Amino acid sequence: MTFLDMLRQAEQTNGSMLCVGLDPDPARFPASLKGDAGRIFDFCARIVDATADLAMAFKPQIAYFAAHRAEEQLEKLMRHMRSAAPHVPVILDAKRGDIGSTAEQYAIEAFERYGADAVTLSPFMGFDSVAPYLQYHGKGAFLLCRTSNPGGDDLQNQRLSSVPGEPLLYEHVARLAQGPWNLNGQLGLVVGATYPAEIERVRALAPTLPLLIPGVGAQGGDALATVKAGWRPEGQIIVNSSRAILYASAGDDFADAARREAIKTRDTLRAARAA
Ligand SMILES: O=C(O)c1cc(=O)[nH]c(=O)n1[C@@H]1O[C@H](COP(=O)(O)O)[C@@H](O)[C@H]1O
Repeated sequence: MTFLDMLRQAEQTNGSMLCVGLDPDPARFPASLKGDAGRIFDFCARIVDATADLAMAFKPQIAYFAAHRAEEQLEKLMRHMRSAAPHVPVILDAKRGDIGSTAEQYAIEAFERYGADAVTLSPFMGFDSVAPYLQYHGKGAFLLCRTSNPGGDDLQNQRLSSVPGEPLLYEHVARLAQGPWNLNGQLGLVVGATYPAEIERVRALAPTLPLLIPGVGAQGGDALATVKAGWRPEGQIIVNSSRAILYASAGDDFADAARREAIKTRDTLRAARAA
């Protein structure tokens, strides 16, 4: 089954557009685990188990594992997600982007070492930095397009006077991803929930691509505006929330609290689609 098939199936099975982001920070763990990087797997597995029937995708952020020498725990977590939530695709948030030969190694890391279904990439180095990931037919690759952070303006909102029609850089990325770069239909785009007007613009330029949309929850993005701007019957959205779910409670009830927060976010997204 391809990544896109998995996304569709998870959306239907769980009735959800919510991506549960796994950004484990031991300093924010509940008292019984606090500060212990050896418990990253335990913490994340509890979150996965509590939200497996609520998520359209899981998105582990690789830096939160690598920073704590916890790559083996990430491997174990990937296996756990496969067995506890086999119907939920996993997007490895790695934001890679490098020359082709190095990108080949990163692609091996994402798809063979970790067994991810999709990966996040920076398109900044051009098509040959993306191409190695497309060799893995059926896997997904989300290109950063209009990111959720304020500094995204610095480059992404610059006008490209050399390109006919003079698009902004993020608009150009959206066109490339919907068109010439999408050789095997594997590409999606990352657009921040903090910029609904830009989500709408990206959706107009890329009507059928899946959009990974982080920024609801801790970053304050507007879930209703996000769904209105991005969701279309032929264009899926995967709306990520990480810290608001992971740290919904600082106590030992953290998994129950994460479940309650995930239900709340899932339902808000659902209601926005129906509105
Ligand atoms: O690619 C991403 O996932 C991403 C892109 C973006 O524009 N903004 C953004 O916040 N992210 C990631 O999405 C997650 C957001 O986390 P919360 O703000 O805690 O919900 C983090 O893992 C970020 O690295």
